[in-house]
Amino acid sequence: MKPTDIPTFAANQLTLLDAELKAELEETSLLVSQSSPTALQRAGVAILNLQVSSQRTGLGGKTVIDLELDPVVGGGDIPEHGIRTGDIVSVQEQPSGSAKKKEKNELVKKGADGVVLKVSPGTVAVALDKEEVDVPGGKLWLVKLANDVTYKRMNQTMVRMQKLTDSEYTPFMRVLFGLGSPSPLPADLSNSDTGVGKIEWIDSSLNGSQKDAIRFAMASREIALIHGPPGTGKTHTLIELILQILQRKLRLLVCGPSNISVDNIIERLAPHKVPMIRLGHPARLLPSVLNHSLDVLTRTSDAAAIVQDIRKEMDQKQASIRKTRNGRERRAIYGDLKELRKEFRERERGCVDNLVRESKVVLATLHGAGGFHLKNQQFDVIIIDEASQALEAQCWVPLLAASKAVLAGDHLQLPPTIKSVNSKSKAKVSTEGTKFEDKKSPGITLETTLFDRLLALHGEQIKRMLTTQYRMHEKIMAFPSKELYDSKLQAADSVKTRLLIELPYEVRETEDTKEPIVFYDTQGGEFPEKTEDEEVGKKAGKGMSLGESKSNELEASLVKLHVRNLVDAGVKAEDIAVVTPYNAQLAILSQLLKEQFPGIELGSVDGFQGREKEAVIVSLVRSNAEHAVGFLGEKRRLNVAMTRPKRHLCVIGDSETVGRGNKFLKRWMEFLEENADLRYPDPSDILERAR
Ligand SMILES: Nc1ncnc2c1ncn2[C@@H]1O[C@H](COP(=O)(O)OP(=O)(O)OP(=O)(O)O)[C@@H](O)[C@H]1O
Repeated sequence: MKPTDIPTFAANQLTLLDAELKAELEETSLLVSQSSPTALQRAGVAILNLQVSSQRTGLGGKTVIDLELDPVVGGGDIPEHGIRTGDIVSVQEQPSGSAKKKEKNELVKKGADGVVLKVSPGTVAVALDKEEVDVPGGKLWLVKLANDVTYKRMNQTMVRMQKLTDSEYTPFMRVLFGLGSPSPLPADLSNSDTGVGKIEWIDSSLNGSQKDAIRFAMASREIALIHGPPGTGKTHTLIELILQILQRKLRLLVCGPSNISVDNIIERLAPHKVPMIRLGHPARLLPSVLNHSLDVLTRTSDAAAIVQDIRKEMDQKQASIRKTRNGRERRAIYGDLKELRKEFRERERGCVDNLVRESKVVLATLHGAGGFHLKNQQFDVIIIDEASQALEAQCWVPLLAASKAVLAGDHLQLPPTIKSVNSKSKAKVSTEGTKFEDKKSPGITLETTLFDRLLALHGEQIKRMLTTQYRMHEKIMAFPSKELYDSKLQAADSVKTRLLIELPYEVRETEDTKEPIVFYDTQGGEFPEKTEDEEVGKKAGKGMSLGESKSNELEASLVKLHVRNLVDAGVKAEDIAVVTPYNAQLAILSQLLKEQFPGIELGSVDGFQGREKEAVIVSLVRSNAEHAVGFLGEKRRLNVAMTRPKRHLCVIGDSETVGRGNKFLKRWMEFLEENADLRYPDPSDILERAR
C-alpha cells in the first residue's frame, strides 16, 4: 500500500477539473456565441419572443418571473423546446433579426441569469440569481447556460484540502489517503463487546449478504464500501442501514451525485416516518420529496411564520415595480426591497439553522452539501450512494468534515462521464484493483473514482459485496457474474427462471418469448457499419452536432423486426427498451421505431445505467474489416448494457468484428454462441421487411 500525498492529489485534481470545466464551457459557449438565437431555438437550447407576465418573491427572497409568448407573435403555447426545470438560463432582450454577431455576443453578457423553476405549455418560470435585477422589458429571449456551480464547490474543496497541514489531517483522511490503516474489525461482528451486537432487523426480507454488509458498515470505524452489482438491492440495503444507525441515536448525512439518487432514498425512507431534511433547490426535487425540502419547511414549520410576513411585504413591492416606469420611483422601491431582503435573509437563516440542527438525517447532493446550510454541522456518519458515479473531488465536498463514511456503488459499471480528453483514464488504474504505482504521478485521472482508489489502496478488507440479484433471469446473469463478479452472483428464486411468457398479462409463446437470450449474429460483412456526421442529428429533428458517431442501418432494421415480433406476441412496447452505445444509431432507431411503437424506450447504454426493463435489445453497431470496436471495448459499458433486462436479452452484432476487439468481447461472443438462441439473419430482404 502506497500513501497518496494529499496536497499533490488536490493540485492534480484542480488541474483536471479546470480542463474538464473548460471542455464543458466550450461546448455550450461555442454553440451560443456562434449561432443566431433562431438557430439556438432550433437546437432546443433557447426560447424566443417572450415577455414577462408576472413577477413575485420566491424562495430565499429571490425574484421569480413568469415568461410567456409575446402576444405580438400570437401568444399561446411555447413551441417545442429542450429547457427543463432546474436548468440555468439567461433572460435577455432579444436582438433584432438583423443583429450582427458581435452585438449578439455582447447580449450574451447582459440580461439576468437564473434557474428554471417550472415549465408548463404556456409559461416558463425563472428564479433570478441576482437580487437587484431590473428585468429587461420588451421582447425577451431565454438561453440555456452551462452549469458551473458543481465545479466551484469541487474547486473550493480541493483548494482547502491543498492548504491543510499534516497536523490538520483527521484520522479519517489519513485512512482515505493511505497514511493510516483502517481500524481492524473483530472476526465476529455480532459479538456485542467488540462488534455491533445483535441487530433487530426492521426489514425481515433482507438476505444474508445484505445483512453482512450492514453489520460491516456499522462496525467499521472509518470507511466501508458496499459493492452492489446490478439488481442486488443496494438502495434497499442502505435504507436499513440508515434506520439502524438512527436507532443508535447517531446523526447522518446522506448524499448522492444526482438529485434523483438522493430523492430515490427519501421516497423509500418516507414510509418509515423518519424526520429528515432535504437540501437543494426545490425546482430540482421530485414533487414527492418536496415535503421534506428545507425550502418548504421554512415556509410550513412553526418557526416559519415570522419569515412569511416579510415575504408578503416584498411581494407587494415587487408588484409595484411593475406598475411604475418612473426611474426615480423604481430606484426608491429597489432601495426598500434591498432592506427587506436583508431582513428576510436573516430571519430565514435563523429558521433554517434551527431546522437543520434539529434534524437527525440530512440529505443532499454531494455538491449541495457544500452550501452554507451545512457549515459547522457535524455528522457521525456520511453515506454516499452511487459513489462509483461520482467524481472523487465531488465526494470530498461533504467528506472533508467526516469522521466515518459508507460508500455504496459498483465500480464495474460506468464511472461519471468526462468530457476533457486529458482527464480520461488511460486505464492506469485497473477497475479490478491494481495498485497505484507512484505517489508523485499517481496515475489518478478524473475518471478514477474514490471507490476505485480506495479499493486499490486498501483492497477487499474495506468492502462487502451484495450477492443476490433480483432482476435478471439466471442465464442473463451468468456471463457478467462469471467475468466481473467472481461468479458470486446468485439469482433470487423469484427471478431466476422468469420469461416473457410469464408476464402478468397475456403473452403468446413464440421462439422469442420463451428465450431468455437471443443472439442475431450479423457476421459476414453484410451488415456494415457507417460513420455518421451531424446530419443524422438533423434528420432526427435534434439539429445538434453529434460529432462523429457510428450507425448500422441493417442492424437497426433487425431491431425493428425483433420489436415487432415481441409486440405481436403480446409484449407491451412499454416493457421493451433498445440500447446502443452510439448516438447516431440511436437517431436511426428513433426514426424507425418511435412512431409505430410509441411506448418503447430507446437510450444510449450510458444513459440507461441504473434502469431495467422486461426485454432489452442491444444493438452493438460495429462491423468492419479492421475489427475496430471503439468504445465497445470498455467492459464496464458492456456490463451495463447486458444487465438491464429482467426476462429477455436480445443482442444484435457482428461476432467477427466484436469478438476480435479484446479478450472480454471474445469470451462474450463465445458465451452467446453457446448459450443464446443463435440466429444468422439474411440481409437481403431486411430493409424491405422492416418498413
Ligand atoms: N432482500 C430482498 N428481498 C426481496 N427483494 C429485494 C431484496 N433486496 C432488494 N430487493 C428488490 O430488488 C430490486 C432492486 O433493489 P434496489 O432498487 O434496492 O437495487 P439497487 O441495487 O439499488 O439497484 P441498481 O441495480 O439500480 O443499483 C427491488 O425491486 C427490490 O425490491
